[in-house]
Amino acid sequence: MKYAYLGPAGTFTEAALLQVPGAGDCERIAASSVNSALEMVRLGQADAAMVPIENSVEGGVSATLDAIAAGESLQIVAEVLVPISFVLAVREGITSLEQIREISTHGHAWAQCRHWAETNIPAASFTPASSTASGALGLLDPETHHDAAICSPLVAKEKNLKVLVREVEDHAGAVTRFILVTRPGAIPAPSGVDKSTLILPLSEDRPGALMEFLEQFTARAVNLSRIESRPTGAGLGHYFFSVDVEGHIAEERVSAALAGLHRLCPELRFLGSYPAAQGTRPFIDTHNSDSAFVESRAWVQSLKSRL
Ligand SMILES: O=C(O)C(=O)C[C@]1(C(=O)O)C=C[C@@H](O)C=C1
Repeated sequence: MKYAYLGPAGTFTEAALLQVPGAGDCERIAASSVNSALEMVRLGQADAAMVPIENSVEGGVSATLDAIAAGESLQIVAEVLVPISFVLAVREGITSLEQIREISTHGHAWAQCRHWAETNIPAASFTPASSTASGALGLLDPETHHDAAICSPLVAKEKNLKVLVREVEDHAGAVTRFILVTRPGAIPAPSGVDKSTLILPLSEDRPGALMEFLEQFTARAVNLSRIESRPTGAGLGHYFFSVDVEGHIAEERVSAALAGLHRLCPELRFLGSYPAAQGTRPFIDTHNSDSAFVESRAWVQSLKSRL
């Protein structure tokens, strides 16, 4: 297996990838962006890519949500959670917060530490980096200008960087969710606690259009664990919905909801069913059980056999 991930080495994304059984012993390709990691999978240069999708404080990672919603279809086969805590690492010679003029980090990391930075280093400006690790590595590069980087404690330790402050995040206990993405293929077998991810383009802007989508889930007791709207890029007011539901396509109630959605929106994109990283087995009423669906279909079929 060849794995691509948002690099360079030392990102939280690499930490997520290393949680995948066996990935530590496989070839790992550090990509410079989420888009290029996913493109490597589409082009067959990597078998799978690990990318961030959602943070418990800052929300969805737009680069990932947009890249998997468009282009050649991909499939999510696993998700991984990583607890997030940041340190403020500084360039050689910096000994106090007052000396810091410029901080670099990934935009999502900055959003999780902005309040701390604005309170403690109000004069410092923010320079976006392609990842927390690349901001950290910049501190060793004389060509870059930033004096400080917000990064993981691990990359600071591995690169021997001086850490001025630990735990600079605004909310303790943050978690980022990462997804492992492959080309479409075999769907992982149901584990009992699963998720399915869908992209629903809202092609018609009219009252009740979103409600019609949601009714497909409600009628079959399929719980949504995430729903986000993203602009399609076609102009103001044009959106698609990125949705995670609790359940596996192998379950009758989930596949029935998908069939209903497909009737409403044939352009719907199914991004996979895969084991949820946390959660409990959903409670399913008798009338929404697999056997109830099978039995009711057989009943209708028996009536239709008299046609
Ligand atoms: O820059 C990194 O280290 C990443 O892996 C990216 C990323 C993200 O996109 O959210 C991952 C986890 C943290 O929330 C901050 C940055």
